[in-house]
Amino acid sequence: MIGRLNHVAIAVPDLEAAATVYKDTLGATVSAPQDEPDNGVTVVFVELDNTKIELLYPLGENSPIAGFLAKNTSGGMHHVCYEVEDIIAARDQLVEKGARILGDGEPKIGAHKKPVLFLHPKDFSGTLVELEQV
Ligand SMILES: CC[C@H](C(=O)O)C(=O)SCCNC(=O)CCNC(=O)[C@H](O)C(C)(C)COP(=O)(O)OP(=O)(O)OC[C@H]1O[C@@H](n2cnc3c(N)ncnc32)[C@H](O)[C@@H]1OP(=O)(O)O
Ligand SMILES: [Co+2]
Repeated sequence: MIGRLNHVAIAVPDLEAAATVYKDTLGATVSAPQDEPDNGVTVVFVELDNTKIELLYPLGENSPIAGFLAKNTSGGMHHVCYEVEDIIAARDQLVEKGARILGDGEPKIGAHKKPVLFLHPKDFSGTLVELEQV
């Protein structure tokens, strides 16, 4: 079912500061901030040879990462994203296996303009898992 690691997301309390560390301290290529109002975040992408880092900052009143940052005031690893070929088939298999899909179970369009779903962290060793159809 899951394929490549598409990205690792880090929630940060200061997006500009975090992007500057990746750019100037770690010498990485970072994107400009990208507002994703449908997902309640502003994202900066750190492009690596073999995957991406997604720096996340809350956007709007009901950001899904606000609670996480309130508990983790320095920021922290927020989720991993695996690629799947068919997100509906993957969802249906996961539901059959007893995994919980977050939200209404229907894919949303993520930052890469692809369908994404999120799986409950409690079912995956305390790790929030995102699936992205590629
Ligand atoms: C622009 C799109 C981009 C992309 O890649 O395309 C994105 O990735 S958008 C990323 C932001 N969107 C989401 O994260 C959507 C899915 N997330 C959620 O629905 C929430 O974050 C949720 C439900 C996972 C947690 O919400 P919240 O923190 O408000 O709920 P609780 O405090 O009740 O938490 C419940 C339980 O889960 C634990 N938790 C919360 N967040 C995480 C996490 N990131 N990793 C691991 N565990 C997490 C939390 O500690 C609670 O555990 P408990 O033992 O009950 O205290
Ligand atoms: Co993501």
